[in-house]
Amino acid sequence: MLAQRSCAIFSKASKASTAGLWSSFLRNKSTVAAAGSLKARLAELIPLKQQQLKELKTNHGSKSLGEVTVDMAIGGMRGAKVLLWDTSLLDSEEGIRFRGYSIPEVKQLLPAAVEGGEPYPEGMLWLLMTGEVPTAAQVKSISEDLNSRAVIPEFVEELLDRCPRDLHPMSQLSLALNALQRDSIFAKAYKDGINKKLYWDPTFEDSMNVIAKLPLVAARIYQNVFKGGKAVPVDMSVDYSQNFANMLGFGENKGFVELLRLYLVLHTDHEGGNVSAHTTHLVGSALSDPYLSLAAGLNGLAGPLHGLANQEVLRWILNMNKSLNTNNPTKEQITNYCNETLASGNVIPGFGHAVLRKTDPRYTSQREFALKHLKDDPLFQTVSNMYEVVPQILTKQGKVKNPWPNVDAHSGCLLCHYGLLEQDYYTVMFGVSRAFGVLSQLVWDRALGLPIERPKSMTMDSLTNMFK
Ligand SMILES: CC(=O)SCCNC(=O)CCNC(=O)[C@H](O)C(C)(C)COP(=O)(O)OP(=O)(O)OC[C@H]1O[C@@H](n2cnc3c(N)ncnc32)[C@H](O)[C@@H]1OP(=O)(O)O
Ligand SMILES: O=C([O-])CC(=O)C(=O)O
Repeated sequence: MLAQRSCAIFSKASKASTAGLWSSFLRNKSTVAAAGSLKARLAELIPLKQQQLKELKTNHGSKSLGEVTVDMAIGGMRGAKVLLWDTSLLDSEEGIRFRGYSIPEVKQLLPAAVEGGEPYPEGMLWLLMTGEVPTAAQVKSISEDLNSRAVIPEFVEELLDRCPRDLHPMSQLSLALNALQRDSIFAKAYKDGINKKLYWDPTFEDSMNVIAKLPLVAARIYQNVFKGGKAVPVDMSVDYSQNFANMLGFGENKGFVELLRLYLVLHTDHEGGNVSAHTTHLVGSALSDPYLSLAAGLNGLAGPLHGLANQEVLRWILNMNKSLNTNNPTKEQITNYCNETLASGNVIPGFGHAVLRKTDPRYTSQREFALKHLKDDPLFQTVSNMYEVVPQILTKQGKVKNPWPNVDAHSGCLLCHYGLLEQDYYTVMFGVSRAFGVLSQLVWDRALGLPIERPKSMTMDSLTNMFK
């Protein structure tokens, strides 16, 4: 019935547009089946948000959000308020709020598989897309919808199977996304002349398809690179995280599945200015489809100052342990190793942040998970000891604006505990989660008709001359 309702909304919209394309799009059974209640809810919300944006422009369009300084132009635009991003907002002291909800609130409000356990990422997707807390039935409808979209074309499987094992898993993920783009509904609709008022619909379809296909792609990369290539198909009767865990080979381990749920929820979104979000948004603003936009964003996530830091943290800890020949270094040993890292001109991975000025609540949430499930794990003890010593060491340096740990300082030790030891893979899992946030916003970018992004750049000479 909801699917019918969404079709009705859509048919109405398509009358306004010219394209016979649209009726053929609607005739496509898989698309109609997929047009579940999430899409129907979005169709209801979009006119309201369009109106809000219109009023914002009319009433406040010419007001200033602050000064743009030369420091901002040189220093990575830190603090410049120049992006619209609705799915989450970051406070430098408090940390992230997803659609207004803090992490503890999200954990309390979103439906979970286990009583008192971790929320389903599907619920997070609903929240990010609509701003509303879903019911258990709505979460289930998302699991089913995603399962029904999950299959990947054979040529993409072959492409991944042919990748050399030493091609980084993040490069393989990006490659696969670019290849999956062959089936972009948005790209086809654009080619066929879709009315711009309808862009959000194929963007939504592509986004859901991408999110659905990511576990199969990601698991195939894991199995190929680290485990000899076993492929586990989607189980239509289970949720997204259970399926992903099954495909990775950890499905029997209920602790791992719960960790995966938490991991996928926490890494979804971190407002719009971080490299992966901003890149996805920027590339999408050229009307590149969700596959291309996300692939670009994930290429940014693969940088060691951004998402790759989670692999770097674990590598750093394991290198320290190896050089000290211990699994449980003392605080003094950790301090000395940190000082060596800094003296060699390297960063201590997992610490610092461009916006946060306190411990990342995503770190705290993972720490709470560790205290509940694995408090005696030696790696967790090292991570805890680092929490005690690294902030002081960084503060002593005098230049680090935030000495506290970020999300990446903790994730590796949790994954390791459950046997997912391959650090090079960690950012792929981050990428699967990040797709939820940046693609939800991309749907809204198109629904709100946001324009191509094109800030002004300056040369050093032009800046120097400006202030002569
Ligand atoms: C999911 C995420 O993306 S979370 C971030 C993951 N990245 C990491 O954990 C890598 C380690 N951390 C860092 O490199 C930085 O803190 C970043 C990239 C996260 C933020 O960078 P910035 O906003 O430029 O930080 P900040 O303004 O504090 O930098 C000032 C100086 O302190 C240094 N600094 C910042 N963090 C660290 C650190 N963890 N270790 C050593 N030095 C650091 C910077 O490199 C910079 O040095 P410079 O002036 O010689 O160039
Ligand atoms: O906000 C940032 O710049 C980096 C970050 O923590 C994220 O993207 O999750």
